[in-house]
Amino acid sequence: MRKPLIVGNWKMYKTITEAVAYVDRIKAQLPPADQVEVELAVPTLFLQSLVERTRGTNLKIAAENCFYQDEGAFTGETSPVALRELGIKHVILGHSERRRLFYESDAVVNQKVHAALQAGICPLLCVDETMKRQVQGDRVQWVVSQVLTGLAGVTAAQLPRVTLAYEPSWAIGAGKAAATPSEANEGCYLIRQTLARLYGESAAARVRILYGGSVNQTNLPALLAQSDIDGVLIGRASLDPAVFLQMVAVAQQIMNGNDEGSSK
Ligand SMILES: O=C[C@H](O)COP(=O)(O)O
Repeated sequence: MRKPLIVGNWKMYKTITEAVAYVDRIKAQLPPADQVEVELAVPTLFLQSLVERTRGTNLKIAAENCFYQDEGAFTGETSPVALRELGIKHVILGHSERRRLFYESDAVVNQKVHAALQAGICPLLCVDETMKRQVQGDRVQWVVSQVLTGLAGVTAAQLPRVTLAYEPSWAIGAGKAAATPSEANEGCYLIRQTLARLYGESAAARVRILYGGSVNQTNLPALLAQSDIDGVLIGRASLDPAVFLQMVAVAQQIMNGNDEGSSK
């Protein structure tokens, strides 16, 4: 069974003072990890402090990015080995903002996936979809090719350490409308089908696939009820601790419902 995973992605918001206050407010109020896993991806500056403050709780701190080399003359970059030493277990890679604003190619994202796995960190690989949703043929091509290139060379033994996220950029950010639950599920299903082609049906069925793009308290229940959506990657709505806590509580309720009959 795929346990729900709720990830808040703070992007480049908050100061360390705000970050500490947020984490101290929510860390003791989360459900147990065997019901729903909860992570916050935060700016690199806050990682050490927040990892220390959340030790022993069900709030895991993730990185928003890392570089594809362990060390070297790469000014401003973050080593995956250094992240691992801090106790970081997950890193977001290939977010559409990294692809669009920092020109990260599929090949670079793939290098980062390998570097993270090598360093002992689990990648959360984002699959973007820049095309308009009406262009179905292009949509399939975009999503499938990003999975194929992002995971090139990743072995079946490594796959269980990988999480994917379907994050259509047409649904991300202020002023955008989320994908409908069925559109979001189609994207996640497409990713799972591609994994099945690469690694077989049963391996693909065990991988968690998240949806991200304008997730909020209102659309969360319908998204989590979809067959191939195992959690969400939340941007803006994760910035308010009260809202984030409520969204985690919704995921927990749905999980309890699933115990009574869902096959996810
Ligand atoms: O990583 C999160 C996604 O970019 C979604 O952001 P958003 O919820 O603000 O649309």
